Amino acid sequence: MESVQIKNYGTGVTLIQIDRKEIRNAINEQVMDELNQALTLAERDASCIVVISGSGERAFCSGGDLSVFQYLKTEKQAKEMLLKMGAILERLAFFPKVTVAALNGTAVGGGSELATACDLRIAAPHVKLGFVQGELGITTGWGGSSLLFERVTNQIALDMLLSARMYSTDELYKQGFVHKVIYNASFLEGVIEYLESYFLQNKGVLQAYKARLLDQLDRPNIHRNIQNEIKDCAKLWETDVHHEAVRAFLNRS
Ligand SMILES: CC[C@@H](C(=O)O)C(=O)SCCNC(=O)CCNC(=O)[C@H](O)C(C)(C)COP(=O)(O)OP(=O)(O)OC[C@H]1O[C@@H](n2cnc3c(N)ncnc32)[C@H](O)[C@@H]1OP(=O)(O)O
Repeated sequence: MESVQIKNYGTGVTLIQIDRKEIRNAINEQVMDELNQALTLAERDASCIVVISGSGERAFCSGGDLSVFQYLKTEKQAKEMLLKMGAILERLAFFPKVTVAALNGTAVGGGSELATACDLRIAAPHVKLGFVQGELGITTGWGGSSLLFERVTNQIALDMLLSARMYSTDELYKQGFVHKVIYNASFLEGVIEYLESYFLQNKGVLQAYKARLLDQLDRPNIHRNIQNEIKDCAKLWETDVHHEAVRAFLNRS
């Protein structure tokens, strides 16, 4: 794989890391395919926890790769791309193993959606995270808002989505979106060390508690919500407001 790296930490953790530092770990079609492949490998290996992260210290993930997605002009073109990543986020949200987003840096747009799809979110102190899609004239379109309503209270979710602003680690922790802040010099080492208390337990314990978490989720309902979200986002995608906002980002100096 070229844009996604996989690393195993003993039999405890499989780390899946988006590796496009120079473009802040933005997601293009290749990353989508490789994330899917990585999840298949992680599902079959001996690990009991899957950690999703980005490479470097600056960004977890900057969402969809606007340098390529700017060429998706119509609702139909956008919907195809959104459905592809929406299926990956839904897969992650219902993954049989415990999933953790290790927020090593900034997460925006689809990057925040990716973090939301995981069961737990662990962050470095300098993280900023925002559902900035509103600034681009669109909504979340990968399932992120449907899943956000499952993760925090409706009021907090709505505030995060409507404000489209960036939140600090402190705020995210207070809101319960982030569950743990790691202050170690090596963030990832700190994350793995923290997760030791989980994976040193009998594997069956982790599997059973993850199954109880999944018992709480109404999958058909969440699936329907994600499809509605994709439909709405695809409609907004083809508007001039959206195309103009993307152009402005790509042409900023
Ligand atoms: C498509 C799905 C949709 C969804 O469903 O949610 C989305 O995800 S929409 C996309 C939302 N994402 C954005 O709007 C990201 C915009 N990026 C930023 O705001 C900033 O880049 C950052 C993520 C806050 C990082 O800031 P900083 O560390 O200061 O780096 P730069 O801004 O200088 O970026 C470095 C380099 O990377 C390019 N870049 C960053 N993000 C993207 C992106 N999402 N797509 C394409 N390219 C991106 C940026 O243009 C710079 O390139 P160069 O100028 O050529 O170095």
